[in-house]
Amino acid sequence: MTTLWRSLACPLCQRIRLISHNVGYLAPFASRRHASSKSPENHAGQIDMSQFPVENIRNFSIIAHVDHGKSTLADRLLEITGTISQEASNKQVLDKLQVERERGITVKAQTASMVHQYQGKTYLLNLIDTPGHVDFNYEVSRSLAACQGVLLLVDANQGVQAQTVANFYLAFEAELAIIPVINKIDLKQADVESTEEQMRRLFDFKNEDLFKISAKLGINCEEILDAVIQRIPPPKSDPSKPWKALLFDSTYNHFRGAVTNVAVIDGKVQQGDKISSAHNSKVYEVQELGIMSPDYQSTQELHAGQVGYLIAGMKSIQEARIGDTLHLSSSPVEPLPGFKPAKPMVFGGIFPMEQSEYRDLKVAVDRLTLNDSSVTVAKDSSPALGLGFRLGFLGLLHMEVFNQRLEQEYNATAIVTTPSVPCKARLSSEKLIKQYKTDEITIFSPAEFPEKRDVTEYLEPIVMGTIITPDVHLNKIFSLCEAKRGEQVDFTYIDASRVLLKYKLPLNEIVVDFYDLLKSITSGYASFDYEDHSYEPSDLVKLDVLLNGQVINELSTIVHKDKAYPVGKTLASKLKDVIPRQLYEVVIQAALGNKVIARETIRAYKKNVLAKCYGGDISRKMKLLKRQAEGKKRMKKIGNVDIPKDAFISVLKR
Ligand SMILES: Nc1nc2c(ncn2[C@@H]2O[C@H](COP(=O)(O)OP(=O)(O)OP(=O)(O)O)[C@@H](O)[C@H]2O)c(=O)[nH]1
Repeated sequence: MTTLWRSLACPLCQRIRLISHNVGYLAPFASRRHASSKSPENHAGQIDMSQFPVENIRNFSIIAHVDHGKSTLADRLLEITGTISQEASNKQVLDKLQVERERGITVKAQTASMVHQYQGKTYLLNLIDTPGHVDFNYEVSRSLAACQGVLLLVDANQGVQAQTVANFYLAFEAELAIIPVINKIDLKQADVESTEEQMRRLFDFKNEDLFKISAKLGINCEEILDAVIQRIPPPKSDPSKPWKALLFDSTYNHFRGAVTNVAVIDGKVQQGDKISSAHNSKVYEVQELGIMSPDYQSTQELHAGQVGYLIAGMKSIQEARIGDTLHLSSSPVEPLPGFKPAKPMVFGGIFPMEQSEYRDLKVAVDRLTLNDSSVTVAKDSSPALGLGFRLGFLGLLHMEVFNQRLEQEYNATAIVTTPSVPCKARLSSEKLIKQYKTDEITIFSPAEFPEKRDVTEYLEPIVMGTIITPDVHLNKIFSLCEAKRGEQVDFTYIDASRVLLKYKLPLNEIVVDFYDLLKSITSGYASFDYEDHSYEPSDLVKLDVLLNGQVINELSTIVHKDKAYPVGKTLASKLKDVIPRQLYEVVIQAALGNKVIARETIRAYKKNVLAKCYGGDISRKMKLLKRQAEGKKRMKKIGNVDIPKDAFISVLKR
């Protein structure tokens, strides 16, 4: 969260903020529009939040399938309201994380407040931009709890896609007002008519309800703001009740502790108030609060119905629990229901490169999970990698992004083991039943996989997948789903040429490359989304990976019996590619019990790095040795083999 660090940590900003607190005058909101978070006028005054009574507040999210234009529309709305300037550099301003900028995807929901004049009245609009990828769906469901309505965006070129359907139902079930918007009408290939038909058939929208816009060119975007005011109700908040707020997100700041995002349900809160939470009776003093516009803008107060940030010296994940209810410590309130915990789909071990870095890694994981509460954390240990953690993620992309954020935002380099999905085993062995105190266990990693003789059956997680595709690709999709052990449960035409398919699929089969394969066989035209379904009996086996004869559990995997051979072969050959040559030969084997099913050999590396440096150029020698040492730092010695830290994830990718 570099922007946050910059604005909160910068001494100049701190000073300006202090001055602005003391000045306490009412700066007109629209006069302080800015182009970047660096501009000091960000903090040049404070907004009087009491000028926005509940009936003049609208809280809404933009939801859509990946890349349908959420962040671009957010930019346009911020520009139209003068919240940001129209500079070319002001693109996707709500994608603030380095990982979002690098990958071009939103992974974190972001809030931005803006002001809009409508029929002579001034409205405060709080917008939450959400991620589109299924792995970050928890961000969407949490954001919706702070909203009364959504803009459901659909790309006119692609039409309704799998995440459009999933997101529609999230909003529908939360009983939010839904404004359907067809985007990218400027594109030559835009098929607005078919998109309209899909939205009518699938979601029952009427033609007159639909907005047709180009977020990129700003066509018809201003009307969206009016529609937000007309069609989305104000929050159901009571200013006369004691202060009560939903803590719906939080971020760790090195200097200030937890910076929480709150939706004020009732009453008002101001600097200096003493507050507590429903889960933690500790008393905190509100040090700073304000709104995101889109950067941090401190205010004196936050009132009923408003969405903003609040800093109160909370230090840890336990103190700033997402979903918690905040209240004045003198006036406890009935807690809000909070959020359903996220259900992890993929587990991976995460270990420090050196055991001495365990504590630092723990701190980094704690702080990042404050910002990403969909990750579950449990302690773990491995003979090869020492003490670490077992983390649960919503998908493989989520796991990669978490790992990247650990490195980029917390400077923590860690080894992430081969991801696995949690299977189950029904035990027959009395000894194991006694040991586990249950006859059905969940297996999170290959090391825990019980032997076949000790179980009556294994079970694997099954998901319900939704695929939306042009019908010309159906045959290829049927073959792919069959190869992935899928079972078709629904087939519906959503317009003249596009089909919605529902498949029951083993999670293990889709977690790694299903989406990529689907995209490649349909030239990118099919989309996919899935939700948790059930556990079903399955013929599972543990596929061991051995390096120089030693089983490496961290590289082993659990697969369906029919997939063991191809997966074993791929694993061994991938490892051959990713493990560099060493001073001795490395034999890689994949085995089912004692039966070796694949073998590869990495020949010994005889060359001395300094061999070419005979003669006395000491600086060149030092450079070569340094480069070699840096390479080593990113390796982990397991047994007697140096393994690059990314090998564990990369071997699974095909
Ligand atoms: N031609 C055209 N391109 C658009 C329009 N809106 C967005 N785009 C482009 O579509 C791509 C994706 O836009 P984003 O705003 O990042 O989409 P998103 O939905 O926020 O993406 P995620 O957050 O990753 O799901 C970008 O290249 C945009 O420039 C539009 O109205 N017309």
